[in-house]
This record gives sequence, C-alpha cells and structure tokens, in this order.
Amino acid sequence: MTVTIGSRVVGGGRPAYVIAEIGLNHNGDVELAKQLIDVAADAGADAVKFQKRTPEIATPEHMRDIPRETPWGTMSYLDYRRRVEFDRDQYIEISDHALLRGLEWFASPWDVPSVAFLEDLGVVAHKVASASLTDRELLEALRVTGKPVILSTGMSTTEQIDAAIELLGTDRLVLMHATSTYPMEPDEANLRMIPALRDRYPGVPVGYSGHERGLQISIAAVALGAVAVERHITLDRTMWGSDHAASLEPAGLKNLVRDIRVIEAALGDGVKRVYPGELAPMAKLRRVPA
Ligand SMILES: C=C(OP(=O)(O)O)C(=O)O
Repeated sequence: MTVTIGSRVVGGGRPAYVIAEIGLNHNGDVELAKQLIDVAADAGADAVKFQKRTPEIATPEHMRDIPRETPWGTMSYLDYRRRVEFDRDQYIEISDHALLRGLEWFASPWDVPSVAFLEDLGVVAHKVASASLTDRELLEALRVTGKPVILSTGMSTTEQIDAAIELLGTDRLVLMHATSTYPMEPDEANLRMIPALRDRYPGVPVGYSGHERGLQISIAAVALGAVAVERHITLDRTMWGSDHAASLEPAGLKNLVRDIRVIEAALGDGVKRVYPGELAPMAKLRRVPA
C-alpha cells in the first residue's frame, strides 16, 4: 500500500521519504529554522518537520514549575516551552520558505488545539510523536482531518500500537519504528521490528524514526525495507537544547540521503539475472560453459 504525502508517494517500492526533523532545534528562532530548511533542501530531503505545542496543555503538570537554565536566563519549564513556540505568522514565513525550497512541511501536534492550528496552515500530513501514541483525544482529532498520519511507535507496547491503529484506521497511515532514547544506543534499535510491524499490520507502510548517533542504523533500516526515515537535524550538535546532541549536522544529513539512495539502488528486485557487465569476466574466467 502507498500513502501520498503532498507531491510524494510513500511506500510501494518508492524511494524512502526522508524527513528532516527540525523539531525544537530552531530554539525559537525563525531565521535558524529557515537555515535548517536550507540544510534539508541542500541534502535532498523530502520534508521538514516541526513540533507544535500549546504549552499550557502539552506540558505535563509535574514538569511545569521545574526551573530550567536557558540561553534567555533561568525560567520554568513551562515558560521555556512557551519561549520556543512559533506563532501563526512565523509558521507562514517558515512554510513559504520550505515550499520555496521544494520541501513538504508538517509537524507533530502535541495537543488538540495544535491540530486545528496546523490544519489552518494547510499542512500535507500530521505526525504523531511516540509520546502521543496513547493520546486518544489527539488521535481522534487527527483522524477527522482525513490527512495522512505518520505514527511513531517508540515507548509503546504492541497493545498500545494496536489500539492507536484501531482508532486511526490504516488508510493514509505510515507507521514508524522508533526507540525513544536520546541518543539511542545500537542495542536498543531493534531494527527487526521493521519487518515485524509490516507482518503485524499488513499493507501499512513502515518507516523508521531514529535518535542514534551517526548514520549506520538509519541506513540499515532502509536495507530492511523502511519506506521513510526521520532524523533530527541541527547546525551544530553542541548547540544549547535537548535534541541537538542526537541530531545530524548538515554534512551528516547529506551523507545519509546519499547513502540511502545508494542502498535503494543496490537492493534491486531479487530476480536473478546475468548483467551485461558480467559477460566479459565470464568469457575470461569461466572454464566450463553451460
Ligand atoms: C518526538 C517525535 O517523534 P518520535 O517519537 O518519532 O521521535 C515527534 O515527532 O515530535
């Protein structure tokens, strides 16, 4: 089965859909967000992704008053969350820039009002963060949009994934295997979950959302059939903010897209053939012709 996201078709043997997750790595700065969009476009990614929250709703109660050191001084976790959100005009500027650079854009809404906010901006799809997989109210709001939904499965049990899919339906659904550790260690990747999810939910395209250091694990995910790959991006892994360290810098993203395309070309179709380039070596090396 395929899912159409904007002008791209995901699944069904198509090239892996590469999502450059800007998330909160813009640190609340539109110019930085635009630079990250440029990084994604220059690398050949298909889409950029953001995270949209209504901080007063999406921030867990027990986290709100915890003090946080930020580049803007010490503030509560809730105020920090407010500080890094973009408003509608800022998103319009970001959307214009993404479209100008030939990229799709969308976001993970972390609460119901954020769904309406993103719908109003005409996003091509919605992403469900692993943390939101059990948020039935959010999933219901996403279902009624009729938009493609990309559902991440980190920090979730099989039963929880079953329940989320039951609610969302499988039309226009892309599942993402994920492990929600930052950075993720290789022995937590469990990439064999990619074929396992494909077997459990027949017809649903399965991709991979990665939080590891480096490229190998994401590339292996494509070799195992991931139809989409999402990775966080940053200008500099040492920047302030929680996701920068587990993100790819510009050269890393470029190499990732390059290597994914090489792997896709190399996977072939599983039909045995003798390539024209093998004829000369065969003539030279094979002692017993058929
Ligand atoms: C945290 C997110 O996703 P994931 O669970 O795939 O990392 C997100 O999309 O906001």
